[in-house]
Amino acid sequence: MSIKKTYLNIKSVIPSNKRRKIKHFIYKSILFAFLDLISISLLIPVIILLFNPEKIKELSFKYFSFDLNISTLQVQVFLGSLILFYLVKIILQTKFNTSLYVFFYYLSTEITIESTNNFVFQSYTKHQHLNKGKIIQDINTIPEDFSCKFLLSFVNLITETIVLFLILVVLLIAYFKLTLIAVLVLFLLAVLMYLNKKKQLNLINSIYKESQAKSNSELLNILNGYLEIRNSGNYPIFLERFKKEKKILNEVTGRLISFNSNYSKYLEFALIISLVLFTIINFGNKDTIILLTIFGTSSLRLIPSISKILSALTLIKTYRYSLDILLSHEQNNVINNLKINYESQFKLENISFDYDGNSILENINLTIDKGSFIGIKGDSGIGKTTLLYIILGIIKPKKGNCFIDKTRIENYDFLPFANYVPQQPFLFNGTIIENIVLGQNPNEIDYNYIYYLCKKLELHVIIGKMDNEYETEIALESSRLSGGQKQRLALVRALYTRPSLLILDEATNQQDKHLEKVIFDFLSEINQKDNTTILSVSHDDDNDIFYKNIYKIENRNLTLL
Ligand SMILES: Nc1ncnc2c1ncn2[C@@H]1O[C@H](COP(=O)(O)OP(=O)(O)OP(=O)(O)O)[C@@H](O)[C@H]1O
Repeated sequence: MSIKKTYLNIKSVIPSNKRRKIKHFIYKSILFAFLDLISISLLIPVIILLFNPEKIKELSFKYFSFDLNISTLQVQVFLGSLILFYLVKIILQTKFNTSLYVFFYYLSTEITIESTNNFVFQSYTKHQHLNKGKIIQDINTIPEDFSCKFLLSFVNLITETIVLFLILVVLLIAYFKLTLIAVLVLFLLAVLMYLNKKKQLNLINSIYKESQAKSNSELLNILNGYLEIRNSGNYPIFLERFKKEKKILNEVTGRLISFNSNYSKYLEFALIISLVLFTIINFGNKDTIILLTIFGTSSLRLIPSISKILSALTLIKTYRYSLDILLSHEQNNVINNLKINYESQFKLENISFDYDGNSILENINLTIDKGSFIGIKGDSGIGKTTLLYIILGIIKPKKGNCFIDKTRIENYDFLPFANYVPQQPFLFNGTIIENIVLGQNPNEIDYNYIYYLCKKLELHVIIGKMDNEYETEIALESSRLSGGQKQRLALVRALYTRPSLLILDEATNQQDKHLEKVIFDFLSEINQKDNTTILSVSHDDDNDIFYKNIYKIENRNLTLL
């Protein structure tokens, strides 16, 4: 891929409001590089002064044509200023460094948020096909790898190359032949090092691309399938699979870290070679002390610079995959919030739907009048949930139209006046109250209504017996609540929003007969008292007496019974 294309690709995945800041960091890094150069050049007279004070006089006369008479006081003032200069430089540089790293980690948070949005707002059918391990990698790992490793390495590469270039230009002007030899030795060694590692870096890049998602998936299998795996006695097999992926990942990470620390060893070697060559070429020259001082102090900055360039190249090559993955993400930023109320009728007209050509529903017509209580029945796998998802806007019909109070609606992502209880409701990590109010501002929580709903659904006493009552933490996949209790809590959650349209997908299938009747009595009550429209899906006949209309899905059609 060309440099221009790579630049444009990188630009496209950085949020536009952050691009300018990155340029500022590059400019500031270059500025600090100049400060480094000045600080190095200030060291040269100090070292010469240390070894041969007479030399300073000689040089000032030779190059600036004046007789320098250095007093002890002058030396002390100069050394004091030098320390002060270094102190200021170090304070500024450390502050800058901190802001640089904080910024790139902050940028990774921004990209993580963008990736989360893309994931949440993508089409439901695509979402169903995604591998959770890969999603965790894409959201949690990729943005950090991209921002803090790949992109930051680019910034380091640019600034360090400029530093290197500046030092070399100065050295070439002063000592052309010697610098040229040093450059050739260093360059040759650097290229050899890089070529030697190139193949391995490509391998690490591809392992990172695949293995992180795989190890996440294996871990999720263990966590989510904990009961099944333990009871089957097959835990060692799953653990071995997880270990295998984790081992591959950790091994290559170890290699990668060793590359970077090994570079300094190679550079040490290059330095020795250069020193030997200098001595050979410059043997007997009385200015050797100046020469060594200049090259010695330059290498104080030169060696870290080359080392940083090499490790930047390594990281760019290794974490290149993060750019590729971010580029492959679809942008799904907007959720289509339908701003419409439901006054009298919700209507589906000639709706058809298929999953990848496999027809599920054909020419479905359904009118949901405000205040109705509708039952939808049908065998398992016939398309009941699919129909509910079409009504909710979660999936788009392939054919047909939806109307609310005679207004045609299309491409909506959710119905603001509806709430839905799925077959397997999800409980979040958090307290019982948090699970009911889902992020509502604590000052606005209507506790009385929550207590009322929980009493009606026979949860209040159960919650009252818990350690912290409504503030009790119920962890993810909590076993503190039975399946039926979880379902009733999910019903409270949906009812708490006082929806005009309540959609239930076999929402009582884990209740006993008594509780199922309690729930349906209460649903009938709110249907009549609050005019709440209720649409309930089930495949048994137990609650038929509560429905005002019953429909059945059969042979891809919907018929009124
Ligand atoms: N993402 C998908 N891709 C392909 N086929 C799917 C997808 N989701 C569901 N299906 C298929 O569509 C059919 C209808 O599924 P749906 O979940 O709507 O059935 P259901 O009537 O609600 O079943 P149940 O009563 O068992 O919950 C099923 O045969 C199912 O296998």
